[in-house]
Amino acid sequence: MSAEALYIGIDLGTSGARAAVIDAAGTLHATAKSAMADHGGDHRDPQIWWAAVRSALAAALGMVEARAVRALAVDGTSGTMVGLGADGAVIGTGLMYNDPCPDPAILDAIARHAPPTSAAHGPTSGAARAVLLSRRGAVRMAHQADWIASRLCGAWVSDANNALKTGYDPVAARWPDWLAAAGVDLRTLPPVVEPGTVTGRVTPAAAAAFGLPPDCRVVAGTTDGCASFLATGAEAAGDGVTALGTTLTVKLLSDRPIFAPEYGIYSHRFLGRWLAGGASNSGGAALLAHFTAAQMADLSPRIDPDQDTGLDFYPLPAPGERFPIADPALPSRTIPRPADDARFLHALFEGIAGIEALAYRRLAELGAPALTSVRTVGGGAANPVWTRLRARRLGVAMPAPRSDEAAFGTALLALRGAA
Ligand SMILES: Nc1ncnc2c1ncn2[C@@H]1O[C@H](COP(=O)(O)OP(=O)(O)O)[C@@H](O)[C@H]1O
Ligand SMILES: O=C(CO)[C@H](O)[C@H](O)COP(=O)(O)O
Repeated sequence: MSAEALYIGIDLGTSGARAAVIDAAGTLHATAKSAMADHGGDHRDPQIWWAAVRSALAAALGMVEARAVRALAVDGTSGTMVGLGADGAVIGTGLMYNDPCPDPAILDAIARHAPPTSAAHGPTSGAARAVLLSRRGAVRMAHQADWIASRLCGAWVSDANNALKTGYDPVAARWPDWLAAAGVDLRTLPPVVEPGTVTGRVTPAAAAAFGLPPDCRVVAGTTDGCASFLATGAEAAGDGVTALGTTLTVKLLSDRPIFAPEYGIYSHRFLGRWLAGGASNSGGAALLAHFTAAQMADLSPRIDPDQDTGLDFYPLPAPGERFPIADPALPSRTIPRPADDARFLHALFEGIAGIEALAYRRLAELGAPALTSVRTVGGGAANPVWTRLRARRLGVAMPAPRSDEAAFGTALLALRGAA
């Protein structure tokens, strides 16, 4: 009897790689992770990304029947890029998703030529990274997920989600002409397909290294943010997902795209629909500026989430906000600080809940479907007091996510692609 078919998702996050193995019913069979710090630690070095992926993938495959794997897909941090030479070898280190462009002239050119709705605007523009990589001598560039997938299947191809912040137009489904006018050499940009499209099969070398079957398919992946959304099980227009990690990100499944750079809002084309949303600088880092995780756990039971403090905070880890208010100078507002620490934490939770509610409101004002549910992932999701407080403000159902692992979402993408 042949072994049950399996599908693998590989997630490359900020600090390391994870792999998740599922079957055709979406049941999880194995997960494994590997920290970049265990491989030398330079999170900009693509060889470190690959070492972390290799180790997580090998560990996950060690727990299952590797020869039963039918397909795999990769997600990566959105906007992280690497330059490649004529021989396909990596040139230098990667440019990370949050590395600001050091040359204002590049950003000016993008600002002049990109349509106002493009996701390529701003100091961390992916299009600016493409120009910087060309200056380093790159003749091709790859997003982080594309490059990892290319290690496994040899193809140079990207997906519409990873390409979005580099300037890809997901509505027209092409690299737009304005990129050339802004200084990007279009020949250096990879071909782009929809996430979930089969892009090839594993190379003989990858099959041998990991014990995969030679006909194992490689499926175009996505960004870590979109993968996290898919993992939660949210699937209807109006379903929202909030990630309460270091930052606060909000995504809403929509039947139409919403682009509003003036509020930091962009939309990913995703499985025939749109994932509209953005990322706020508020979130866990703004909490850690005042309390440790242990202190938050100790203080939270003293907070009554059904009462309001009457304080109006906008907690940020440093001045500057991206979404739902885009203002690079927006100051953090956490005064007057109550003498009681539990009351202070209560007001911080309320402030972040207010930003989250404003984020969903903005999306609705701009034409997104009405919010019907919010699933939550990230470190803050485990705090029941905060969840209750948020539920009062959001006023919608807050179902538990099916999974909060981006790798699981990417495994679902591999499954869809192979079906
Ligand atoms: N008890 C708690 N209540 C609320 N938030 C918490 C608690 N413990 C930790 N956090 C927050 O969780 C965040 C980490 O979440 P995580 O999803 O691991 O972040 P990352 O974005 O780095 O993956 C921290 O920034 C911290 O503020
Ligand atoms: O900050 C990030 C790094 O973990 C994420 O990549 C980003 O917030 C998600 O972006 P996208 O909405 O394009 O998936």
